[in-house]
Formats: sequence, structure tokens, C-alpha cells
Amino acid sequence: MGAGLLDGKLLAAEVKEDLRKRVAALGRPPGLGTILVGEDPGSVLYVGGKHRDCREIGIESIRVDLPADATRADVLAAVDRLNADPRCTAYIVQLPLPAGLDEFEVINRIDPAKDADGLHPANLGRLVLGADGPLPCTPAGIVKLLRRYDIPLAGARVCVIGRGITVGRPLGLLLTRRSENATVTLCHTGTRDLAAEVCAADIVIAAAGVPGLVRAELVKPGAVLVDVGVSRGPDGKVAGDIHPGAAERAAWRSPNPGGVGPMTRAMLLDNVVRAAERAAGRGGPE
Ligand SMILES: Nc1nc(=O)c2c([nH]1)NC[C@@H]1CN(c3ccc(C(=O)N[C@@H](CCC(=O)O)C(=O)O)cc3)C=[N+]21
Repeated sequence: MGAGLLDGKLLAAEVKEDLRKRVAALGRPPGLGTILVGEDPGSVLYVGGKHRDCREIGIESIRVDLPADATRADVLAAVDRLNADPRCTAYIVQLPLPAGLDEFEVINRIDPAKDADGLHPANLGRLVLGADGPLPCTPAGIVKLLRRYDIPLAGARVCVIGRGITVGRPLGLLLTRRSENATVTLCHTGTRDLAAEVCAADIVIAAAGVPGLVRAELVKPGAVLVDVGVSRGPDGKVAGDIHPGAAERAAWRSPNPGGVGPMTRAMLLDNVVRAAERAAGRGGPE
């Protein structure tokens, strides 16, 4: 018996179809900006994918590529330009930035109303407070995926592995909202007994960036597995954080690729369309 698939690729296509209609209803097309510093092959690939997504749903895109040796002033100037550019509804600064650049300083400079990643401190503060605002894309995509497959969250024990600002930390905040009502254990490199935490979990969400970290024998039979890992093996293929053998014990699992990645991209588009709707004085759904 294998696990059912949490098909992120399929759900992302559904989300994009809905967004395409909302974009058409706006009259003026929204614009997504990206700032990429350097030539990390993974980042170049992801940014390219985001621009392709935009074309598919009628969003314009503004691409700013800076060399790996761009200075602090160069990057801040690019941020200031997109803040001021009326064609740019919302944008992202692709992370990680090259060593030596202060990510917090750069993110802090983004106009919070144009923050497509939901990572500006004002928007993370809104998330903590439970106020409306853009949500970090990967956590929002994971919750949407779990909801689409009716995975029970209320009262569930969720083990989140990783405390990064893009995934683990905000995911804990989302899943513990009253509307989700999960009980979250946020695990990290200082966790004394990760195996015990995984064993006890109804849902395991692995975002540590350590290939095969969640071993098959740790998984509770019938658990739900969500793999956020985007490491690459020597063959260039995605190597997830969850060992492939764990699929046998699970009730549901997200494929990787084809799970969390496409949902992350779909929720980025959702943040852009919502920002455009807000700017047009129209609230989005929910
Ligand atoms: N400011 C910022 N925002 C981000 O959202 C952000 C970032 N920086 N830095 C890097 C990570 C990584 N990330 C991915 C998005 C989509 C896929 C994706 O769509 N992957 C496909 C293809 C995988 C493949 O085969 O290469 C899949 O999972 O099916 C993967 C990874 C967004 N990130």
C-alpha cells in the first residue's frame, strides 16, 4: 500500500486558472518584479519559472538581475526602484543573497505593500497578530495543499522540521491559527530527540534541507508527509528531506518535485493578484 499523492502540480494549475480570471477582471495587468543577485543555478531556474508563470496568467514581469559582486548600495537601489515603479505591483528578492549582503536590511527596505513573499517584518508581524496581509508563499501553499485533500488539521500533531524565516517559522504560526488549530512542534538542529518527535506526529513537514533526514522507520503508519527539501543529488535530481522509503507507511505524501514547489509559485502569484486587488480598492476572496 503506497501513500496517496498530495498533487501540488495539479492544485497549482487550478489556482492559476482562478487567478487568470481575477487578473482579467482587473482591467490593468499587475506586474511581478524579481531581484536576483548572482548566478546560483537553482535560483536562476526558480526565477525563470516565476516569470513563465506570470505570462501564463496575464501578469507582466519585471526582471532585475544583478551580478554576484553587486554592492549593498546596488541592491538597495534596485529595491528603491521597484518600490517607486508603478508597473510593479509586488516583487521578491530571491534568497539567499550572496555572502556579505544583509538579507534583513534588504527585506526591510521593501515597501510592505509590495512584498510578494510576505517576509517584510511588518507582514510577519501581521501574521503573528492574525491580521490580513501577504503570507509567506511556501507555508501558505502547504496549508492550501493539506486543505485541498481534506487532511484533518484541527487537533493534529504536526512536526515541522526547520525554523527558517521562509518556511518553518511562519508555518508554525499559520498552522496554530484558530482556523487551523494544529498542535505544532517546531524542530531544528538543537532538537534533542528528533526521532521521538517524528514518531509522535500525524503530519511531518520537513524543511531542513538535509536529504533523507526523515527515515522510513520513524514515520507513524498512516501519517501525512510533506517534503519541502530542494537539495540536489550528484545526478542533479531533487533530493528531498524525506527518505523515499517512508512513502510505504504514509497515508498521504507530497511528491517532490511536483508537490510543494509548484504550490510555492502559485501562492506567489496569489500574493501579487491580491496586492493588485487591494490597490484597486477591491478585496480578494476570504
Ligand atoms: N525570496 C524568495 N522566495 C522564494 O519563494 C524562494 C527563494 N527566495 N529562494 C529559493 C526558494 C526555493 N523556491 C522554490 C520554488 C519553486 C520550486 C519548484 O517549482 N520546483 C519544481 C521543480 C523542481 C525541479 O525539478 O527543479 C517542483 O518542485 O516540482 C522549487 C523551489 C522558492 N524559493
